[in-house]
Amino acid sequence: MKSEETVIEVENLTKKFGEFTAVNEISFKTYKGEIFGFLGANGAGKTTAMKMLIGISKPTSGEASVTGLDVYSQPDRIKRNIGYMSQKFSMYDDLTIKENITFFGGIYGLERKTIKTKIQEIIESLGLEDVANKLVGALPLGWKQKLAFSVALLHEPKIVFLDEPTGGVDPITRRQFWELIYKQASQGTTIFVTTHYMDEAEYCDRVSIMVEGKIEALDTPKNLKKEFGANSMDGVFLKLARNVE
Ligand SMILES: Nc1ncnc2c1ncn2[C@@H]1O[C@H](COP(=O)(O)OP(=O)(O)OP(=O)(O)O)[C@@H](O)[C@H]1O
Repeated sequence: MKSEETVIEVENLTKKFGEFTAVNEISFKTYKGEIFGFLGANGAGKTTAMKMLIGISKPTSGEASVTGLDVYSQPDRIKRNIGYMSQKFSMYDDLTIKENITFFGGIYGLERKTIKTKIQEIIESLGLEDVANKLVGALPLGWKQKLAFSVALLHEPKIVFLDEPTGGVDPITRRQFWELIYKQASQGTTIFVTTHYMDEAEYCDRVSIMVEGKIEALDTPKNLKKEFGANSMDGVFLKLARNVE
């Protein structure tokens, strides 16, 4: 469910570390219900850009707002209004599935009753009935990631940031994860996702590709392939990123 309602607006956003410019005047918008792929080779500046958008790093210059909130003056409100999930941060291994959901629900300030309902919904939708009282540490990585995605959405944010959410899992599980992403986007949640898997880039509504701090391309996968004369996103990516790899 894409719409014209903007969820992120970025204008000339820049981050310097001393003399080094990690993010160099990037500009883009993302819309309600859009799956926005944020690509780039290692070191291109994706994480640095994302950190500014989720309110944990102050930009050097430029403008950015997320869900209408300004990254300079309202970073704490941004943190409460977004979902975030990274490959590195998962659930607490030594808590059960139910305990993890309860814990994160508490952090998000949800009421006890709402948390109970959410537990039921998540367990049902992910088919985790048989393992709901098992420690998360015992779950396969793919299940953990699906659970982490659901937990990132507990407080029903307008946007969720996914930092390489499917790293290290097999193609079938990755496909299932993307089905969850599609479902969520169709309900109006904006998905901002970084990935190194080019097949996943094909699933995005639009893709931006960063090269050495700049956004060098931004369009639908179909248009990018046309623009760069490539028959896959892999081809597009290689043409753009080849010089710096
Ligand atoms: N705190 C910092 N101080 C100095 N340089 C930094 C800092 N954080 C990142 N950088 C540099 O900024 C550049 C961009 O890094 P960033 O982590 O944003 O890239 P990335 O696109 O997310 O890469 P990856 O895919 O490997 O995560 C790199 O050259 C990195 O070394």
